[in-house]
Amino acid sequence: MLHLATCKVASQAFAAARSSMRNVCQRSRVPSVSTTGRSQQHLLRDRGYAEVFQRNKPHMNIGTIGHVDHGKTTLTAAITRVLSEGGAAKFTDYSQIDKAPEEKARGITINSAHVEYESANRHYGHIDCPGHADYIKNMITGAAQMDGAIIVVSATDGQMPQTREHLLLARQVGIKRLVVFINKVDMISDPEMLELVDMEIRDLLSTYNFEGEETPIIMGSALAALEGRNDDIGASKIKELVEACDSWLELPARDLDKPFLMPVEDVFSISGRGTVATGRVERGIATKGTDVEVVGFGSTIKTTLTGIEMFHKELERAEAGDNMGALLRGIKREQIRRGQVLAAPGSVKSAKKFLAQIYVLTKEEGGRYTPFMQNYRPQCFVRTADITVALTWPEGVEDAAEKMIMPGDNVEMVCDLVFDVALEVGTRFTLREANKTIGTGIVTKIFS
Ligand SMILES: Nc1nc2c(ncn2[C@@H]2O[C@H](COP(=O)(O)OP(=O)(O)OP(=O)(O)O)[C@@H](O)[C@H]2O)c(=O)[nH]1
Ligand SMILES: [Mg+2]
Repeated sequence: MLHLATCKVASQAFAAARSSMRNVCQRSRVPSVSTTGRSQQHLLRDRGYAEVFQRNKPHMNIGTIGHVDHGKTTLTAAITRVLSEGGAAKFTDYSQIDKAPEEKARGITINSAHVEYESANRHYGHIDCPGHADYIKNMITGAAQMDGAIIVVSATDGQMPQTREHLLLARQVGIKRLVVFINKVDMISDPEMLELVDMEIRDLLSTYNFEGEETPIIMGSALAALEGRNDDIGASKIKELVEACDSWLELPARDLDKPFLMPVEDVFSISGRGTVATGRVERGIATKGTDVEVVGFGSTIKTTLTGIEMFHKELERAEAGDNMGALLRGIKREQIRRGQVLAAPGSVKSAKKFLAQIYVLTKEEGGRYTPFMQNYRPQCFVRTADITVALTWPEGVEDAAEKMIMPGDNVEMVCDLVFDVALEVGTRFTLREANKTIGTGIVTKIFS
C-alpha cells in the first residue's frame, strides 16, 4: 500500500512538473522535421498540448525554504522573471505562485507551487510552499523531493526560528548542499550589518553540518528583481544565484546508479525451478547471475539471482521502475516473505530501532482526532513491510511521560519495531492505525 502511495506521489509530482513544462521552455519546441515528428506534434496539439518540452539538460529539483515573510515567493517569482528574459522560463508572477494548488500526498494536503526554469546547463523544477506547515510536511513526506535548496534569509531579521527549523529538516531529509540568498538588502544601509548576517548564517550552516565556509551566499533584493529595478541588487543577483545553484548544488545520483534494491511483494514456489520473489525495483540494476541478499526479519541471506522475469518473459536485467520476478538460488519458500528486500550485497542493513522525524496528520488530513502519548503502538509501513512500532521520546526530553503528541505536530521520536527491516537514514514510512494513516516520517538515525 505504501508502495502504491509512493508511486502516486511520484506521479503527481511528475504530472505537476509536466503540466507546467508544457508552458515553459519556449525554445525547446519539437521541430517538425520528420513526418512522424509532425504527426506527433499534431496529435499533441489536438489534445491541447501547445508544445513539448525536450529534456536535453540534467534535471534537478530545488526549492526556496526559510522563515515566514523573508521573501521565498517573491524570490521564486523573481527567478522566473529574470530567466524569462532569455526565454529560459515562463514568468510566473507572485499571485500565481502563492495560490498554489492543493496536492494530496499520502492523505496529506500540501499546498505547493512548482515552477520550472532552465540555466545554461540544467533544467530546474522549483517548489515554493505558502506556509511553514507546508514546508514541514513537504520535506518529511518528500511530496516533491528537493535535491538542493535556496535558503532565503531577510537581511532585516537575520536568522529566525524557521530558518533553523528548515535547515535542520533539510539536513535530515538528505539535502547535502544549500545556496543562501540574503534578501531585502534594499532596506539595509549599513554594510556592517550585512557582514554580520553573512557570518551568522555561515555559523548556523556549520552547526547543522553544512559546509558553512564554502556555501555561496548571494545578497540582493528579490523585490527589486521582480519589479525590474536596481539591477545591481536585483536581476544581476538573481543571475548570480542561479549560477551558484549550477555550480554548488550537486546533481543527485540517478536511481539507476544506486545499489540494487527490490522490496519483496509476493513469493511463489515454481516446481522444478525454485522460489521466485516479485516486486518493483526501487533503485539500481540487477543482472542475471549476480549475488543478492535477502534482508529483514531476522537474518540476511546470501543468494544468487538465477533468473529475471517480467511479463512472463525471461530477461537478462531489470532496472529501477521494473516489476520483476526474481528466481533465487537455494532459497526455500519459507525463507523469504513480503516485507523483506532483495538488495546488492552489503548495501543495506536491517534495523529495529531508529530515530525519526514524524509529521502527525490532523483530523482534516484524515488523521487522529485526539493526541497520543509515548509508548503508542501504531503499524509502521516501510516499503512492503507492515510492522508494529512503539514510539517514545528521545532521551533528554523533559516530562516525557506526560508529554502529548498532537495532530499537526512535527516531532522527533524513537521508533522501536517488533521485527527488523531494511532501513537507511532517509527511508520514509507511514504510521497507520485501524486502516487510517495517522502520520508520516523519515528515518534520521539508526540505533540497532
Ligand atoms: N523591501 C523588500 N521587500 C521584500 C523583498 N522581497 C520580498 N519583500 C516583501 O516581503 C514580504 C514577504 O515576501 P514573500 O515573498 O511573500 O515572503 P515568503 O517568504 O514567501 O512568505 P511566506 O510564504 O508567508 O512564508 C512581501 O511584502 C514582499 O513584498 C525585498 O527584496 N525587499
Ligand atoms: Mg511564500
